[in-house]
Amino acid sequence: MSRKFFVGGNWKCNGTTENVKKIVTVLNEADVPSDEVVEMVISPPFVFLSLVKGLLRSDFQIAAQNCWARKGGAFTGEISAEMLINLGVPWVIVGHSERRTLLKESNEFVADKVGYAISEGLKVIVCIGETLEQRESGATMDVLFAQIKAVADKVSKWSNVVLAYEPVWAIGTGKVATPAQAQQVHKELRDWFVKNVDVNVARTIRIIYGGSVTDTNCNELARLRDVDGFLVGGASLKPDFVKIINSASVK
Ligand SMILES: O=C(CO)COP(=O)(O)O
Repeated sequence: MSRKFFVGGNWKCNGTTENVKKIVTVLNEADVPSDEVVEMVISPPFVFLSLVKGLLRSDFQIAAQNCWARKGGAFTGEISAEMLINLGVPWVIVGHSERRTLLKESNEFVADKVGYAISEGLKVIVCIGETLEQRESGATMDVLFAQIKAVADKVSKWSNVVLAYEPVWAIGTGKVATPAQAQQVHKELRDWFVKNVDVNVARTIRIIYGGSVTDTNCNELARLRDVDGFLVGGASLKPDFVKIINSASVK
C-alpha cells in the first residue's frame, strides 16, 4: 500500500491581499516533510490564485475551490477548467458541502464538474459528506454512496481524484469525527470501491478527512489505517496548519 499523505488547505471565502501574503510567508518558512512524503495543496479564492502561485514555494501546489461543469462560454461569474489549466492550477475542489447546500449543487451536477475537470487534465478533490440528521437516521453510508456513485459514473481516471470525506456536522463546528467514526466511514468507502470500481483503485485512492481538523486532533486521525490526509478549513488560515501537515510523519 503506498498512498502519499495529502493535506489540503481550503481557505474558503477568506483573505485580503495583505493576509494572503502573511499566510504564504508562514508556509514558505515552515519546516515540513518533503513533497515525496506529503502532497500539500493550498486552495485560495479564485482572485488570489495568481498571487499565491507567484509567491508560494514550489513544493506546495494550488487548487481552485470550484469550476464550471462544461467548456467555458456564456456563463457569467463562472470559471472554467480550461482557465485553471491555462493559469497553471493543477487541482480543483468540487462538491464541497457549502456549495451543495447553499448553491443547491446536486450529485449529478457535481459529477458533471468532476468528469469535465478530469477530461481537461485537472486533478480533483471530490467532497462528500452527510448531515447530522442523515447520520442520526442511519443514512450516512447511503448518502455517501449516492454521492460517490454519481461521480463514479463520470470518472475513469481515478488516479487524478482525491476523495474528501467531510461530515457536514463537523465542518466549522469544532465537533470533529471521532477516530472510530472516521475510520469506519473511510473503510466502508474503500470497500465500496472494491465492489463497484476496482480493487486497485480501492487500494490506491486517497480518502482524506475534513471537518474541524486542528493541530491537536490531527495526529490521532492521521494514524488511522484508511485516513490518507486532511482537507482543512479554518485551521489552514493559521500557523497551526504547519503542524497538521507534519502529522504526515505519524503515518
Ligand atoms: O470544510 C472544510 C474543508 O473543506 C473543513 O472546514 P473546518 O476545518 O473549518 O471545519
